[in-house]
Amino acid sequence: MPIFVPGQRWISETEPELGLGIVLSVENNRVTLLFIASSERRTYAVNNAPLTRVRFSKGDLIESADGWKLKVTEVKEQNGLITYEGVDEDGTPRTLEEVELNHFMQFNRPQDRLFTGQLDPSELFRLRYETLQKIGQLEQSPVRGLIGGRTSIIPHQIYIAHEVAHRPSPRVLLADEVGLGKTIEAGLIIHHQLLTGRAERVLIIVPEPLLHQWLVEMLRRFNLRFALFDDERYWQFEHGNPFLSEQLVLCGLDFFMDDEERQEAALAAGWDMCVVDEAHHLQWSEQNASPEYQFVERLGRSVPSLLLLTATPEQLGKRSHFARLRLLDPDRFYSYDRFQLEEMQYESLADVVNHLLDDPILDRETLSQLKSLIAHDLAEDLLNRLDDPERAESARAELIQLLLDRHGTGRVLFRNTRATVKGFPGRELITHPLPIPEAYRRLLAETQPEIEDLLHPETLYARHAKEDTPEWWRLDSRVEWLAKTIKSLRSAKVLVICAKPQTAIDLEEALRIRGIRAAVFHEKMSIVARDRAAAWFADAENGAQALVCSEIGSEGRNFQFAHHLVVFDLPLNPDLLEQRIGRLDRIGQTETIRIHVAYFEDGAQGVLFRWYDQGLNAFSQPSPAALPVFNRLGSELAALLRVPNAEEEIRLIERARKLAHAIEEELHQGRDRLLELNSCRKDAAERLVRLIEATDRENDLWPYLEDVFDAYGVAVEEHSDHCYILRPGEHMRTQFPELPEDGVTVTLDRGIGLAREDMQFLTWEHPMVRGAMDLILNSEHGNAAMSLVRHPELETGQLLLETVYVLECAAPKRLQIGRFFPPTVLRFLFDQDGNDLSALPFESLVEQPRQFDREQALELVRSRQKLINRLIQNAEKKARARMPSVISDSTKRMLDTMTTELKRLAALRRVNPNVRQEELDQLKEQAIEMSNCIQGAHLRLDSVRLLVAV
Ligand SMILES: Nc1ncnc2c1ncn2[C@@H]1O[C@H](COP(=O)(O)OP(=O)(O)OP(=O)(O)O)[C@@H](O)[C@H]1O
Repeated sequence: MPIFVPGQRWISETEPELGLGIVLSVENNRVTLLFIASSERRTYAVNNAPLTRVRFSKGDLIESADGWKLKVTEVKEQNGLITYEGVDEDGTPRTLEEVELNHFMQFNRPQDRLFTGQLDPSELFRLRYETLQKIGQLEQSPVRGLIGGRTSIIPHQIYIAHEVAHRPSPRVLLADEVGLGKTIEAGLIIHHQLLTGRAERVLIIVPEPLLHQWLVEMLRRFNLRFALFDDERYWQFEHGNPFLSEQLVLCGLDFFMDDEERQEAALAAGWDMCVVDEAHHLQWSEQNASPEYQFVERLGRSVPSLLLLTATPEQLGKRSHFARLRLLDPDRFYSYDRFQLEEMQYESLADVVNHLLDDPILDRETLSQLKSLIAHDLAEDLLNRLDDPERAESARAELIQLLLDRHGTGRVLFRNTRATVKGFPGRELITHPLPIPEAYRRLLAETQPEIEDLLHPETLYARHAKEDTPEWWRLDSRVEWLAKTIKSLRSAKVLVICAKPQTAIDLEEALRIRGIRAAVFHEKMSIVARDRAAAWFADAENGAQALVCSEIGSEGRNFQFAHHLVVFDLPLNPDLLEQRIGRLDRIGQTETIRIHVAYFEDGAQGVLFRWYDQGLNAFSQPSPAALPVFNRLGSELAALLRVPNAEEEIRLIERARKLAHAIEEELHQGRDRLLELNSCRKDAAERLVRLIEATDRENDLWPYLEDVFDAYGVAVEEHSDHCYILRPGEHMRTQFPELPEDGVTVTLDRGIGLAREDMQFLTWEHPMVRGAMDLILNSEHGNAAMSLVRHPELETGQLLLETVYVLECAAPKRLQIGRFFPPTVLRFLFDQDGNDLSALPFESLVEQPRQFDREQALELVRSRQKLINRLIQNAEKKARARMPSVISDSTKRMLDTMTTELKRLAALRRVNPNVRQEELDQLKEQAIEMSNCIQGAHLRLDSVRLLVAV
């Protein structure tokens, strides 16, 4: 039984965070301690107090309550109290009574805990080591950040996410064709940036109808909890900047418009990343930049990372498209004229790139083309490397990257198409030409209709309606046809899209009267009402059969569970038509899409239908030529819509067809080929997919988690194959991350995770798993242990010390030093004679179930304290010896990256006067700063284990 004397210093084994305790009194077999650092008092039974006596040894450096330090040379004990003798920092001999020791001393360093007998079970040491190892592995994994999403692994998405997420501050335009998964790509990138600490504060801005969809997608697919900011939420804040109250914020674009104060608040809120969906709405021209554009432009300047998403980047004009590219990379996209000039050279550029990709030897002509293309690019070394068989392959890859970036479509633009992604179900066009109602014919003849009126005569009719005239939908034959069509489809879901919100409202009423369960969805409804309507439509059993949407209302929404689309009226802009079809024709669509189009055969609607069908072939697949053809022949089309003429129409449609064909050919040879190469390299994408699939198959997560759950007292119950129910156990040590009181069902299988959204899909990147790893490493759990082990090369009784060091580099967050210097784990094993046995793998030391008795253990540690200290010094020496090579490797990696960046900027500066010298200087300074941080990397002893061989 320990003997307690008032004035002695002890620490609590169960609550080491209390600091150094002092014995106040010992009475009736009870001892009372005061922990001055935490102002706590504790009383224990003397015979089983969970306390460890603090006793320093010769050579230790200790601190007094007054703050001076003593190097101990002698330890004396009298009447149960210790006096330390030694010298202070000035070399003056002094003594320190134990009662005068610093009350705030912490004993959570591994060696402190070992010497004070705070030993953890060996399993915790193992768990700690495995956690460190795994974190190192995960940090190095090329697919880090991309495995944790509840998503199918789709090559083009993974390629883009990988390519973009690894840039230090990504600024890109995600412009895949409609429905190919831009939201998912953005989610993967955000997930990666948050997980790797490259971003902490993210703002997503989307059109209001998409708020809920984004909120849900981020949560259910990526476990990211965005806070939705609307008027109500915003007004709750009376003081301070509301945006500072959350790290992840989702807002509608309209939320900012007409409200300068909100814009200023958002601009002042210090985001790391900003995402803007449906970015084609950011209209720009030299004379008139839209308020939306101006706002995002200001945001873009203040935020390091910017993701813009649009399926139809040129919908509001090529200049707007260019303006958005400039917003992302002003150094590369500085002149519209030059941008256009470059476009003209895309074909020959693509030709050179193709040769670089395919030809084992470059012919003279290609070489000279290549030389002239990169004349200003500071890339002579790459050209020289082409002749070196060892380095030619990497030189080719770098040259292709350089050509795409500096002369092609640029590294900021990603666009995948159905033609390259493949595997989408087909489309079937079902047409319903109708005669134009007499009332419309008369009205159009009597007025001077605009094209809008010609295409939407119901709006003209409504404008001229008198009190006693019937509503338009009572006489419009399309409405009758619509009702019949929907009824004939019985229970199949039908999405109806028309241009105007009022048309959608009227149609819903018309359908309701005819007994059809239809919901309506348009921009004039509140967000809640819209989401309710969409949910009612999505409900497979009791939901609405039809959803009538306006153009803007339907943009970006996921309706692929429906297979029938009714195009109630045709838009003039072909991108809008593609957006409409894209509601159904998107990833996840399982059937052929039936596109029903009704139109009035005589007149503008008929002309427009034939233009789309025969001229642009726009119903069967998206055509990259549709918009350019419309831009070139649009005025002639408009004339024909005003005054239809059969012969003229045939001629115009023929011209459109030929032009579309020619443009498609040209784009195919030039721009699209470059875009394709930039947007998804098949081999690289497949490599990444294979890596993710291999990670999914590795099966090392569950065994690890079982150990964690066991160590922390989480109860596990089998649910079914690969699925488990987790609950707080009776002996749970501490609050376990992401584990609700009433438990949670989890799966480790991606297929099940995709199908069963009621289960959590656990991966190494799931918040519960990351939380568990943090729990282990942020505490001292397992940092000091003692084990009996068996190994054929060890002799019974042999004493060994296992030490685990972590080599870390501290740097300001903005430098993202982890890219070049992830924490490095170094493990050493020495025996009592100082022999280095580190080559014996961790797993080969077989632990014996017999544990040390605590008193025995403490005695062994104390009696061997000198030896242990010496072995720790040996290990530290070894660890230090490894530091230079780790430091020089990461310095080299950093310098290679920064040099490429510097060269790029310098080359751009030669052609673009807007690239400022300061930008180059900044990059150089950054490189120097990073180099200093890397040089200052430090070693930390993470854990120790004393081993006795048996
Ligand atoms: N990898 C994936 N795994 C599972 N579902 C996916 C995946 N990629 C996309 N989807 C689903 O496919 C649909 C289309 O994806 P998403 O909304 O990201 O496309 P988009 O390109 O943003 O569309 P739009 O052009 O209409 O804005 C969504 O329902 C999405 O959940």
